[in-house]
Amino acid sequence: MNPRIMIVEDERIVALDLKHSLEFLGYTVVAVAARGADAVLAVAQQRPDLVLMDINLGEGMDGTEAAQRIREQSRVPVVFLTAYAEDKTLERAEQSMPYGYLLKPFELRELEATIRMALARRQAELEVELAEERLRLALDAAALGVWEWDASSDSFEWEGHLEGILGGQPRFLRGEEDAFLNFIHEEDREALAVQLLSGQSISATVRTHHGRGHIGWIELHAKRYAGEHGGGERLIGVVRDVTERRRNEERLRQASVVFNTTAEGVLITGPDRKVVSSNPAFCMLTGYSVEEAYGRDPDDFLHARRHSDQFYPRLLEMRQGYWHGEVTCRRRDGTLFPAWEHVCVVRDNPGEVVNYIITFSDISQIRQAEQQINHLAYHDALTGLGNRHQLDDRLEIELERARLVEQRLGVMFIDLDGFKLINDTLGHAAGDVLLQTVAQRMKTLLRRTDIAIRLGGDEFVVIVPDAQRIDDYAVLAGKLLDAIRDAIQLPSDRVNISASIGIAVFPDNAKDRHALMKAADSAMYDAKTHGRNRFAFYSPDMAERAHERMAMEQGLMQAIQQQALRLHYQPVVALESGRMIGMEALVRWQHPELGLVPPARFIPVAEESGLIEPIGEWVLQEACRQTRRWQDEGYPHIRMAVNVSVRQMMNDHLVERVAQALAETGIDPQCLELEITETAIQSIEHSRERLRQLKGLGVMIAIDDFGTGFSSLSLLKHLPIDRIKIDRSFVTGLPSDGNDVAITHAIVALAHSLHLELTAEGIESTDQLNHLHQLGVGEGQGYLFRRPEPADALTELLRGGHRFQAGRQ
Ligand SMILES: Nc1nc2c(ncn2[C@@H]2O[C@@H]3COP(=O)(O)O[C@H]4[C@@H](O)[C@H](n5cnc6c(=O)[nH]c(N)nc65)O[C@@H]4COP(=O)(O)O[C@H]3[C@H]2O)c(=O)[nH]1
Repeated sequence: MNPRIMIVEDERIVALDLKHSLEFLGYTVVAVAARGADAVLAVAQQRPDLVLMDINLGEGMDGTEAAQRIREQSRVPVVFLTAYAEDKTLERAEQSMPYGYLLKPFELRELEATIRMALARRQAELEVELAEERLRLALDAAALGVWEWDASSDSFEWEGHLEGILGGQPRFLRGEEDAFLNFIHEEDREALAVQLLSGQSISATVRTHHGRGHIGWIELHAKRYAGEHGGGERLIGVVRDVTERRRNEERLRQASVVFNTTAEGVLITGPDRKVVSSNPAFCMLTGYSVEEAYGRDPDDFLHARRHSDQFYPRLLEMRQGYWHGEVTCRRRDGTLFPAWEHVCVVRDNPGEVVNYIITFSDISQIRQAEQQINHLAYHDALTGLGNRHQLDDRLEIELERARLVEQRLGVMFIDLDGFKLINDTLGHAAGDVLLQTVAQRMKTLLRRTDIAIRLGGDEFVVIVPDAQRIDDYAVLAGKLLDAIRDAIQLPSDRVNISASIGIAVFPDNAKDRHALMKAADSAMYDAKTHGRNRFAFYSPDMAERAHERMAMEQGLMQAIQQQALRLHYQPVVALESGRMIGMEALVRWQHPELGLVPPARFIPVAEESGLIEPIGEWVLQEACRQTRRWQDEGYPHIRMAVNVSVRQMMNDHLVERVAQALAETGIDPQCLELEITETAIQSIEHSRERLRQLKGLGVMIAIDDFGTGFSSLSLLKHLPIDRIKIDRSFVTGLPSDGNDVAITHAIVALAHSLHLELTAEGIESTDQLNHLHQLGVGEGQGYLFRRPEPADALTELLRGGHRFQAGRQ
């Protein structure tokens, strides 16, 4: 194609002539403009290969300015045609960097030569521009920048894909390589500066300040070139922003550390779910080596149960692309363990599945801890039996079952007799051993379906489902009583304890859990009040009795307030002479309707409710006052025995109260004898100290009901005791019952060896009197001599100088 030329000439004739000449030379004239502005516009539209421009265009923009504009806009080469060549015009022309300058008039050959040279030059330029463009695009595609440092001028120049690193900086920094080095991270700057000045080629990866406080990475490669034509040494090379690559490498490094050091087992499978990689934790958790796991489907060797067929299709449909849950895994040795597993899908860019990542941790310990917590929540820590929570849950479940299958369900409420005392006296450690022993014995008697519960303290419950007959409950209760009653070896003592058991049966006695428990509780109470060491079935009148008990408690409270308590006295007789040497004060309740109520009916209620404390205090004071009256009447040696209950013994104010009663009445302390039951006196920690303080007041101490408690006799010798009272139950059998005789003999022998006084209780016959006297028992009381009576009646006896029957040898 012919080169396309545009003419800019304000003289029409000249322009036409030029057009003809050009066409004659074989060029195509694409436009003729007369004014500078028109020329600029026409070049933009026509895109000629060359412009022939007259410098002097008359009005408006002159040729040099138009050429300047054209150069800036489109880089179309311009050749000036002018009749002038003075310096001023030439200078102006020079500024627009024309491709030629023809002085009019010119020959056709001159015109052609100038045009051809200009076109050839432009062609050469275009090729350079193209090469540069190609290089620029290539650098861009490779994310590379080019940089050059000229040592002689100390100038730094860069271009290319460096916006991310050096963006905002001038592309050319002269005499300031520091300006470049300032982009380099402080820690790498020094080393790079040394390399720059070393005269060697450079190959380095350094950190940069990547803008907004971010750290970036660049990779620099440069070669040193000796200066040509006397120029200085230059360093030319490429620079690449490798921040993203370094970050990826870092992430990979971190991921690799995580993979190798995490405690979680990690398996990476291909899309076919065959293992391609496994980590050390996986090997440790399962016992498989990396090689053994390789190429296998985890469902075939790791999972105790395969994931279902729908598992993976569903996983792929899930938006979040992962699943987690509990699975059971199998170790290489076949053992199983619970694991918490994550399965995660990895997809490539188009979204194809490339991997599955399975991570799991062994949660056996968590499961064990859960079980332990569960066990603790439902079991009594001391005995290992179920606790109250278990009772609530299981009883409800068992009741539901019993309703469904229309069977009976028994609940036994078991309470140990006198446990509190053992606990208080022998210490909690001994109490714990006792409870554990009882629990153990219960367990061995129960069937697998029975449920044993410790409610707390010394209370136990046994749920007995599906008994064939009501009698079965009685048989079991009897066995439990026997087992509990067997002597129990505690760390320091051997003790006997009994239990009271209440039995309530569904549906006979109650229909729901609460009513059933209440009924069993009432039955237990009934067993307890009927003498302990026994069981009782619930009967509706028990509820009535419980009500009565409450009424009695209320009444007793009023009795104390309204001073309806009375004291009767039973004489204590010297068996040798029949002389009355003392009295035992015994309380009675003058009831408005019931008449004189004996202590056996209200003392247990008073003990239980705590009312025994004000009652005991009143008895003590009244007994001391009566002693004082008798002393004032001339019987100064009458000894007064007063019963002290367990609760009083426990009370820290007891010693103070006794001292007060003595002080108020002014009686000789030796005339007051405190009777403390054998079980109460065993309280080593408290009682020994308390007895010592009481003895310090000068009063006498007697052990009441001796032989009926759990005590170990050896303890007695460490206690400040003056007297043993042989319990009525042993005296009753004298002299015929061999057992009672043996026990009485033993007690007498013990008392003698410990130098203790002896009083026998409940002497009703002469035979008993004589037997005891012969044994060496010094004193006695009993119906044989006199029943307990009001003070007045005894005053009469005293006045009469009465002597009772004496014992015969
Ligand atoms: N069968 C029979 N019984 C005889 C005979 N001789 C005496 N007794 C009875 O035996 C009990 C002796 O009192 P205890 O063993 O201390 O037994 C007392 C004592 O443990 C308690 N008690 C009585 N008064 C008090 C008191 O003021 N405080 C405390 N804490 N308990 C008291 O109540 C229990 C019963 O007292 P009581 O009914 O007065 O019964 C008295 C007495 O009447 C006899 O020959 N044959």
